[in-house]
This record gives sequence, C-alpha cells and structure tokens, in this order.
Amino acid sequence: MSERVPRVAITPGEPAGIGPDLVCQLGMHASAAQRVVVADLELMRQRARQLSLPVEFTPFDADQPAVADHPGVMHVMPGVQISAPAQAGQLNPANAQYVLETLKKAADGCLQNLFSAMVTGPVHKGVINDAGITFTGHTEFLAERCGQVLPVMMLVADDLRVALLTTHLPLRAVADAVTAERLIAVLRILQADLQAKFKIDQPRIVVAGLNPHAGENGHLGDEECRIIIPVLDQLRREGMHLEGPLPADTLFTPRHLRDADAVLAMYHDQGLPVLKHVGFGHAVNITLGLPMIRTSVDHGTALDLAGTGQADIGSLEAALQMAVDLSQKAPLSSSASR
Ligand SMILES: NC(=O)c1ccc[n+]([C@@H]2O[C@H](COP(=O)([O-])OP(=O)(O)OC[C@H]3O[C@@H](n4cnc5c(N)ncnc54)[C@H](O)[C@@H]3O)[C@@H](O)[C@H]2O)c1
Ligand SMILES: N[C@H](C(=O)O)[C@H](O)COP(=O)(O)O
Repeated sequence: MSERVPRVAITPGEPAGIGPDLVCQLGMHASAAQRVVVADLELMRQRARQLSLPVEFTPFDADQPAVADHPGVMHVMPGVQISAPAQAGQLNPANAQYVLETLKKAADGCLQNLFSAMVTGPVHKGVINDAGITFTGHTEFLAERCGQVLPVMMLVADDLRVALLTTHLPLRAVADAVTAERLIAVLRILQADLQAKFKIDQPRIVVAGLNPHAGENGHLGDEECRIIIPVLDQLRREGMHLEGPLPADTLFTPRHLRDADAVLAMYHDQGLPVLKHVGFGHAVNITLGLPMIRTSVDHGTALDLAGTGQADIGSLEAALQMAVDLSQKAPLSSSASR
C-alpha cells in the first residue's frame, strides 16, 4: 500500500514579520507533505526575491492528488489577496483583515478535510487590535471558528510538554479564571488529546499551583484549597493520574518531570518561560481541543529580522514535522491526503 501524503496548510501570519521569510526558507527543502501556503502569491514571490531564494510558488490545485514537495517548490492557495503592499518590518493595520482571512481559509480547509492539518506562522496581535478587531491569539480565534470549543494551548520542546489552564489573559484576570469548571474541562481535554494525538495510554499530568508555594495551606492564596485540590481529588477518583498542585518554582525540576507526560501551568508566563528556556527555536505550539490539527511556531513576528534572512527556521520546521506526524497518526479522510 502506498504511503499517504498529507496536505498541510501553512499560514505565514503577519506579512511584515518573519513568517513569509521562514516559509520561503522552508520551500528550499523537500517535505514528506504537500505544503499549501495560504497567503498572497505576489507577497510570497516578492519576499523570496528579497531573500534571493530560488523558490517557485505555484497556484495550488485542489483537484490534483497530494504529492510530496520537492525542494524549491511550494503551492499557494489561489484567491488570497493582501490589502496593502507589505514591507518587511513595517506593520500596517490595513493588512489585519487579510491575516485573519488566511487563518479562516486554512481552518475551514481543515474542517472540510481539504487539509489534514494547519501550521501557523506568527501574527502580530497588537496590529490586529489597532485595526479595530479584538484578537488575543490564534488559539482563541480558531476555537471560535470551530464553534466556540474550549481550546488548550500546549507547547512541546524535546520531552517537555507544558499546557496552560488560561491562555492570553491579563495577569489581573487570571485568578478569577481559575475555576473548577475550567480546570476539569482543561484536564479532560489534555488527557484525551495526550491519548488520541500522542498515543499515551495513561498520561501522568503534573499540575502547578496558582500562588507562591501552592498557597502555603491557604495562607498565600486560597485557590489551591478551594478549587485545585478538590478538582484533582475528584478526577483522581475517576482514574486520572495527577500530581499536585505543586509549587511552580520547583515543579520544573528533574525529580518531578522525570515521570510526567505533561505539566499543566495555571497561566501563560508561569509555564512558557521555562519551556522556551529549554527549547526556544525548536519548540512547537499545538492547540488541543480542536476538531483539527493545528501546530505553530514558538516565536513571534520578530520585525527586527524580517526581510534579512537571519530568522531561524527551526521552530517552523518542527511545527510542520509535528503536523505531519500527528496527521499520519490520526485517521484522515481521503481528500486531505489523496
Ligand atoms: N505564534 C504567534 O503568532 C506568536 C507567538 C509569540 C508572539 N507573537 C506576537 O509577536 C509579536 C512580537 O512578540 P515578541 O517581540 O514578544 O516576540 P518575538 O518572538 O517576535 O521576538 C522575541 C525575540 O526573539 C527573536 N526571534 C523571534 N523569532 C526568531 C527566529 N525565528 N529566529 C531568530 N530570532 C528570533 C526576536 O528577534 C526577538 O529578539 C507580538 O505581537 C506577539 O503577540 C506571536
Ligand atoms: N502564547 C504563544 C507563545 O507565547 O508562543 C503565542 O502568543 C501564540 O499564541 P497563539 O498560537 O494563540 O497565537
């Protein structure tokens, strides 16, 4: 039987950032997948010329079978047009809607089984909001596009997987978002996706406390006693393998991580600095809880590097590889991998 060739959508993200550069760099290498870039064709050709990279961007034809990409060739989804000419390093709110259109087309293509996964380059949250559009991140945007599901952000670097209870929230709002309902839902999604996507039968999850020293028995905050401990007890009775809540300052030490399949941090900057310290440059961001596979880079738009050819492609390569691996593990419909 012949191997399936996954067809993977790639959104370069903010046109003024390093996303288009990295996609051009990616195009220089062969791939086990057919990579379909969801972006403006002329933007991609222009950035390849700017970087002196001999990548040929050709229009994608959905009626042709997916064939693994040769070096120097990439497909671009037709009919995706930027609003204003993009200049590397110069944000322009006029292109915010274009950026969101690329995400919608890629996500809808996944939901319709045209693509087996989507890989996202970095967007600039600020410029999208400057354009008058409320936007906190791909994670929340895609969850809404998929019908208001609860998304779980997880970043992976080497053996370390760090998932977050809350995603892009101001720190002031985090404590109120630590509710029993959210914690139960997130832990169930994390367990289910570790089983389904990562093939870990009985995942062991280490859960961080919210407060210093996990609340010091209620003397430094009561979310652990009121919410986290009772929820973990309840879910343990249901058979989940949970450790914690542990003080976050010592949770990320070899003793606790040795047997852990994933860590659940309570908020963005409790978990991600550790993960990025270990793996910035080759870590992958994956959204759990969606009815599709979405992986992403571990970095932002790096406007300072856009158009220079100096941006590191490691995380985009790792995100594509994870998307291919996951889509080969997951059952696929025929159209996304013909
Ligand atoms: N996946 C995403 O869409 C994503 C992720 C993180 C941040 N962002 C957004 O990106 C924007 C800028 O954020 P930031 O400045 O905090 O983070 P950033 O990742 O853009 O930059 C942080 C530092 O890392 C460097 N860097 C980033 N990517 C690199 C690469 N591939 N190779 C070499 N160096 C690299 C930058 O030059 C900079 O010095 C913000 O709007 C933020 O919200 C988007
Ligand atoms: N929280 C992510 C990170 O720090 O890498 C980043 O902001 C991207 O998030 P989205 O994938 O939701 O855009």
